[in-house]
Amino acid sequence: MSKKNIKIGTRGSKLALWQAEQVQAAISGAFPHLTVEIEIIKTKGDIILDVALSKIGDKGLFTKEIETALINGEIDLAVHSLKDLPTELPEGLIIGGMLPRGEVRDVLISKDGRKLTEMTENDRIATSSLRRKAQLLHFNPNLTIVDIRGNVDTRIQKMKDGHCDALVMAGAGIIRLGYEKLITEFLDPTVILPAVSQGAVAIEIREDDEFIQRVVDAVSDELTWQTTMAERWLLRTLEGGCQVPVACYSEPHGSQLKLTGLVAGLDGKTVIRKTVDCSLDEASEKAIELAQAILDEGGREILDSIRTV
Ligand SMILES: NCc1[nH]cc(CCC(=O)O)c1CC(=O)O
Repeated sequence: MSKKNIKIGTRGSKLALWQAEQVQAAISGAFPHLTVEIEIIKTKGDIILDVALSKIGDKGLFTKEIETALINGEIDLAVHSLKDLPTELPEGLIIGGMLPRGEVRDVLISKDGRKLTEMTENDRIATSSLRRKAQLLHFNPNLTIVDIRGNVDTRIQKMKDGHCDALVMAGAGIIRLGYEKLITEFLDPTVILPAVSQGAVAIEIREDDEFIQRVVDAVSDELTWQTTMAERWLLRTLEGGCQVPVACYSEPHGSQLKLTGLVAGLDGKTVIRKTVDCSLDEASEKAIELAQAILDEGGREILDSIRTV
């Protein structure tokens, strides 16, 4: 079946809209005869703004309502930050494709331009991510980490209002909103390993929609698919979500990949970090093995203790 109008579902945040517009432009460019519309859908994560993310503990906090609309046929594809998409999707939905990956690293934005090495115990560094918190504390146990919620603009405003002295956020989000100038420092993955599939934009579709699959194939990036899928296999093997300090980055070098995975204790004292080199086509298999090695070398113990809190 073919159609002339395609509806993209997305959250309404500036970042989500930017990402949906990228997909819209890519599809319109490849298929000029198609009309591509964007429909904004509110998710639970957009509504509950006063609770720490790690305390809500819901998988799919930013995706569920959009996925329901997709299943019901109200939209034809959904655009998400791949990072926010749980490794198990609802029955009938698949990731149809991905745009080329953007900036992978986390960044530091400090009020007065000081870098991470210059931060002291008197500075409050804000993040709501257990992954960032644990790695920051591992880097420097004297740091003071405070919680923060809200979209990128809200966080920057909160820092200006005195809530904190520095922010750690995904570089991709900052750059996409045009705030690159605010970045004090790109945090090297050897210091803060990024979240699984950070910087990638996913296009979710109905499994049986062959027409939309063909449309998405035309705009999807193969290297991004291979690298981020390997990272998602690691996450899935660890049974991690965004509520546990798990990180993974698969860095391409030609046809080779350097896969790094990490599990950290909440206080950052224990960090289990392992790396493996492999070829692109064995990435997912190696990512699963890497996750198993991390579990065996203390990762299981850490994750069990976090889950029973
Ligand atoms: N958790 C929220 C979220 N989901 C996707 C991004 C930015 C884009 C990306 O990381 O791919 C962010 C903001 C952040 O982590 O600072």
